[in-house]
Amino acid sequence: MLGNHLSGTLPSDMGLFLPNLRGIYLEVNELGGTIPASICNASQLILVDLGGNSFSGLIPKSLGNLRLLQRLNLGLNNLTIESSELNIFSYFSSNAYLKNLYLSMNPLNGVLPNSIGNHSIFLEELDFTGCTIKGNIAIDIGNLSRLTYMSLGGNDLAGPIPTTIGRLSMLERLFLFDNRLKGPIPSDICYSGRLGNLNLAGNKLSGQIPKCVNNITSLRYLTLAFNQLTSRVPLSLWRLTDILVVDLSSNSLSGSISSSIGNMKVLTILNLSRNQLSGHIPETIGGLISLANLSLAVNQLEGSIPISFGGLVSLELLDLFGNNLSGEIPKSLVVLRYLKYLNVSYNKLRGEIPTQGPFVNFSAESFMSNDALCGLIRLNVPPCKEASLGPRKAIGVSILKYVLPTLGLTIIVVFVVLVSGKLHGKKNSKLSNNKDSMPWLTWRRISHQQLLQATEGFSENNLLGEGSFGSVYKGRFLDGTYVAIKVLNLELEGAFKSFDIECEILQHVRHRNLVKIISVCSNIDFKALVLEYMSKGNLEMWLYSNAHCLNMLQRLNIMIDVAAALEYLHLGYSTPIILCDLKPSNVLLDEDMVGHVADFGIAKLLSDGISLTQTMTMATIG
Ligand SMILES: Nc1ncnc2c1ncn2[C@@H]1O[C@H](COP(=O)(O)OP(=O)(O)OP(=O)(O)O)[C@@H](O)[C@H]1O
Repeated sequence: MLGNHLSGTLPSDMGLFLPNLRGIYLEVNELGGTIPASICNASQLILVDLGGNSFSGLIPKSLGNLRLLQRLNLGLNNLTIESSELNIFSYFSSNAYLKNLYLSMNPLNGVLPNSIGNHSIFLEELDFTGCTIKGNIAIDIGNLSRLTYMSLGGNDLAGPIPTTIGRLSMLERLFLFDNRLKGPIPSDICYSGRLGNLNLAGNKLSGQIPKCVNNITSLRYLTLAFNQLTSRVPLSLWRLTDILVVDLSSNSLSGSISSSIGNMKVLTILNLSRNQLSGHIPETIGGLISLANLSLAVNQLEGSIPISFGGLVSLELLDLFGNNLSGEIPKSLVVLRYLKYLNVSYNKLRGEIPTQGPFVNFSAESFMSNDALCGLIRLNVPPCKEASLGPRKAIGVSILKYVLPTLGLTIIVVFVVLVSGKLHGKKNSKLSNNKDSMPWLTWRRISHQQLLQATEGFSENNLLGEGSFGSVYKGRFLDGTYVAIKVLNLELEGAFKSFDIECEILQHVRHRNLVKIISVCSNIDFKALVLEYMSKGNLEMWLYSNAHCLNMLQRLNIMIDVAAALEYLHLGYSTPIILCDLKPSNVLLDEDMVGHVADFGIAKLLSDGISLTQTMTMATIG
């Protein structure tokens, strides 16, 4: 009965009359109350799956009596263990055959025992993500020789990663992210010959990346971000020719990027941002045809942006912000048809900003604070001098400048804009049907299960507010990102339409004063928008609640933010967007009190002066 809407509690005598029961599958329902201790009377149980519910209270110790139990999933509930029983494994020491133990996202408040390896030697999968576990990872962990998956991420573990981890020769996925682990990454990890996914991000790990890392030829995902790693990136790392994702961001790594990077032919994400990398960006990066995200931001890279970047045919995000890059932005980038995000701000670039291909959609934010970039006025750079335009263009510009009077020129420009606007409007019954400009290709994939996890099962504690078509919850993903999740109440008339409109508009618009969409989760009976989280709440609260106060400058800035957003919606896009519901509760404020306009559920897209999208709505028209 997995994945239904079953609610209520489990009968307290549940296990008494089911002597032959071998499996309980009740994962992802709305069940609550305590887990009845009588469950242990169903002594033939091999599998107990109660994850993703709202069970609370103590995990019954009697579960340890289920001697045949192989899989126990209690993840994503609100369960604890007895405060006298800090050792979480003591609960399961008699479950001799236990292979899969999932307790993630329960406030267990326990510790990992020193004798961890004496327990459960059959364990294959262990998930204690986000269980508020303290203590050190004991060296005995190396005895769990059958482990293929271990996640202790999002806990409060301290101390070093024991070298015995290298004895886990079957290990395929190791997640120790978001703890307080310190010391070096033990080179013994290179003996884990099956390791495919290693995530140690968000700790205090220091020293260097083990040189033997290239021995782990099975490695596909390597995430070491947000640590204190120093010294050069070992050359051996670039020899991992089958790796898909490398995230070493926010460390103190130095040295240059080896040209051997060109061997990583299947790499899709490379994030080396916020380190101290220097030297030139190797031309060989241009051969990485699967690369979708490349971030080298906030380093000390110099030289020019390689022309070979034009070969990064899958690139969606290119972040070179905050380096010492000089020379011109290569024209070769105009062929990158999937490029949706570009940031070359805070470098020493000069010359003309290309105007073709993806550059049509980039705004001034992509090019701020460089030495001498020039181009279109909307990019906040001076127009290019004729010399930099090449001889033919220069002649053309001269003719326009001297032959046509300014007024005539203006008329022509306005005419061209109007005609192209009309053509665009006719071609697109909605904002755009062009598959090549689908930003949702870059949206993070988020499942219903992840949303449940992020919001602790859409708990009331995380409710941010309620609107006309549903509720908005605060969520925190396992990587620490906060989001706002707008869950539509599909029973309300107009909710489907509101969802479609909001999706349609948010997926196309991009402006610093509009709330950004991160993803959508859409099934037949569940629809949610995952939005950037605005930590300072809505403007209505700031204006009318006694507990909040805005000074004049803040008020002025927020007014400018809202005006900039409206200007963009009305004029900045080929199809004007009329918000229809502008009110203080729809102006959200981020951590820096920057205003972001939200709620497009009843917005209208205008084309040829005709409203294409209209909704019956209960929300305020404003
Ligand atoms: N991205 C976000 N970050 C933080 N809080 C948010 C976010 N989105 C919405 N909220 C909060 O949730 C509340 C409800 O938002 P929602 O857009 O559903 O409805 P509303 O705009 O308040 O009402 P209506 O739908 O009637 O216009 C907002 O007022 C705001 O306080």
